[in-house]
Amino acid sequence: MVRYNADEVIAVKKISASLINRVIQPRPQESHKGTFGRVLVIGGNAQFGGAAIMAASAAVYCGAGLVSVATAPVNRSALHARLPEAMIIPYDDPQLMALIRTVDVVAIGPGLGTDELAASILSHTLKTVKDSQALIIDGSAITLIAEHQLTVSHARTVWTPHQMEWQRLSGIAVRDQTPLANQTAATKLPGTVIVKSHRTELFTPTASYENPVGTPAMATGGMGDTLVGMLAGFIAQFGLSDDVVSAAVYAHSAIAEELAKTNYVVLPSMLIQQLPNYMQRAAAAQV
Ligand SMILES: NC(=O)C1=CN([C@@H]2O[C@H](COP(=O)(O)OP(=O)(O)OC[C@H]3O[C@@H](n4cnc5c(N)ncnc54)[C@H](O)[C@@H]3O)[C@@H](O)[C@H]2O)[C@@H](O)CC1
Ligand SMILES: Nc1ncnc2c1ncn2[C@@H]1O[C@H](COP(=O)(O)OP(=O)(O)O)[C@@H](O)[C@H]1O
Ligand SMILES: [Mg+2]
Repeated sequence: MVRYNADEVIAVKKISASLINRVIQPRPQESHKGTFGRVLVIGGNAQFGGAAIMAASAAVYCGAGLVSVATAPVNRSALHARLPEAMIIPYDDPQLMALIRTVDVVAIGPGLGTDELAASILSHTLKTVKDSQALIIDGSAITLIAEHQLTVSHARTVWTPHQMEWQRLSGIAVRDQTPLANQTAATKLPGTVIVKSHRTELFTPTASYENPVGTPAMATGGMGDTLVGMLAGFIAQFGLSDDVVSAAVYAHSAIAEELAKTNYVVLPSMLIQQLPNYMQRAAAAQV
């Protein structure tokens, strides 16, 4: 589709429903947990522990093979009780950098906070991530990068700012965030930028996309943390590409739309619960 505004023309493709069936594939018989990728979520300070739990839960429930969480030590019991499938390491443990090198996808930022410890964990992580790994940068990590003017040069990066975080990172005020302005700013960053709003936009190095689904029932804390976990789980299983990232964004909103038919608000935990069923229907080409 080509969208015409007063002073701009930008080619924006709408993500299509059929992409879901192309990306989400039946699991091969000859497989084991290692086949479906390793994810590490780094986030959740003492105040925002739930953010890391929601992100890790979404990664587990959409099928990532192994999920670890680096978080504030105070979150240990809650995480274990809520998500026994996940492994845990305190985010200030010196072993964290060694763990980072062993995973396929690192997702940093949900609930990380913006204090000195968070900034130090972020800058060490940015230095440690290898070229072959995918890196998702969300929430507090985006705010920190903007505040401290940190340079990110990792090509396999997926950024997930909401409009206020995008304002901090790009310098474009929310009211001025037109597709052209967003695309221009996104090309200055490595990787893919997902600008989240009621109609989320994706800017990859080669194309721009719009997510045609979504509902105000999603406007509740933790919904973006859930998207981070889905992106991580999708990339861990299906690789990093425009299609895979777009499919995760689409599926997140499509599941919420289904739930919103009978629910006034869709909580992240409700969406996460639906993931295994949705993935199965998608793999069987029933969505
Ligand atoms: N249960 C938890 O532990 C939660 C932790 N969270 C974490 O809390 C930290 C701070 O993130 P927040 O996003 O709350 O705070 P921010 O200060 O980064 O952004 C929130 C502000 O941005 C405004 N805004 C403007 N356009 C927006 C848009 N399109 N979408 C969302 N907000 C928009 C909101 O009205 C609000 O005033 C992050 O690390 C985040 O991951 C949040 O995910 C909420 C839930
Ligand atoms: N009114 C809406 N319509 C469609 N999607 C929405 C709406 N409000 C929020 N969302 C989606 O919910 C998510 C919110 O992300 P974010 O603000 O980062 O949440 P949090 O940080 O609380 O987890 C994004 O994917 C956004 O597109
Ligand atoms: Mg967020």
